[in-house]
Amino acid sequence: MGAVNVANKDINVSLAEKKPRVVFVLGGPGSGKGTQCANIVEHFHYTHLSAGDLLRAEIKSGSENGTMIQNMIKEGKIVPSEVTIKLLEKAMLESGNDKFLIDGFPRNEENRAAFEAVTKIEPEFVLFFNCPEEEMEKRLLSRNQGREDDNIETIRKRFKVFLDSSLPVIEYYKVKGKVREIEAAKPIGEVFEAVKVVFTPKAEKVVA
Ligand SMILES: Nc1ncnc2c1ncn2[C@@H]1O[C@H](COP(=O)(O)OP(=O)(O)O)[C@@H](O)[C@H]1O
Ligand SMILES: Nc1ccn([C@@H]2O[C@H](COP(=O)(O)OP(=O)(O)O)[C@@H](O)[C@H]2O)c(=O)n1
Ligand SMILES: [Mg+2]
Repeated sequence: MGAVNVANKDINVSLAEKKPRVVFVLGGPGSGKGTQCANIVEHFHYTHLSAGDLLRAEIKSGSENGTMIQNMIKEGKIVPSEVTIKLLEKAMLESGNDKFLIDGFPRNEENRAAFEAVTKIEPEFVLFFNCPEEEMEKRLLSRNQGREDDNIETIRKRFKVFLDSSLPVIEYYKVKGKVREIEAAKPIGEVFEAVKVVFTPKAEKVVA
């Protein structure tokens, strides 16, 4: 029945052969990753894969991992890489596209190293939405998507996980010259103007 039921080994081989282009989209909770990814999809024809959305869909599907995932999300903790990577791989294969925005992943060193080891994919670059906590907190508290983790107690835990575990991943890619940093505490349209510059090929940026 298609990619969903094939063995992981086959999924890995198949992905490695396809050599998809990947951009990691990172930033604190509420920095605007999902919002900007929707704009990028429209203009640049990437497929958007949000690790958080895939994990929430997995809970809804009644999977055997559902309760574990739900508990981790409620606590703002990072789900073991094995689970998240499997979901990302399936979604990549099923999409049929060859370029992806992977949003909210890798969120820690374990995520990063495991994805690289399993898929052999290196990101083209990392889009990093830099936003002050105060602004992110305000946005999360008015997001109104009925998410169990958008309450002040879990938000504080997520901010701590971001600082302790996710920022070091961004630092890792900074050293490699792969981070494209965007000031995210501006209106959505202004943030997207800066994003567009990152995605527009260099030759097209030159003004005659
Ligand atoms: N630049 C912005 N200015 C104000 N609000 C924003 C901006 N970008 C996103 N939002 C709002 O903030 C909330 C969080 O945005 P979202 O894209 O879900 O962030 P993330 O995926 O990084 O958590 C949403 O309600 C969204 O509509
Ligand atoms: N790579 C990831 C991404 C998300 N998650 C979990 O999913 C939650 C929500 O992630 P998300 O990316 O949807 O959250 P936002 O940053 O968009 O607000 C995180 O706080 C983690 O508990 C994870 O465990 N591993
Ligand atoms: Mg999001």
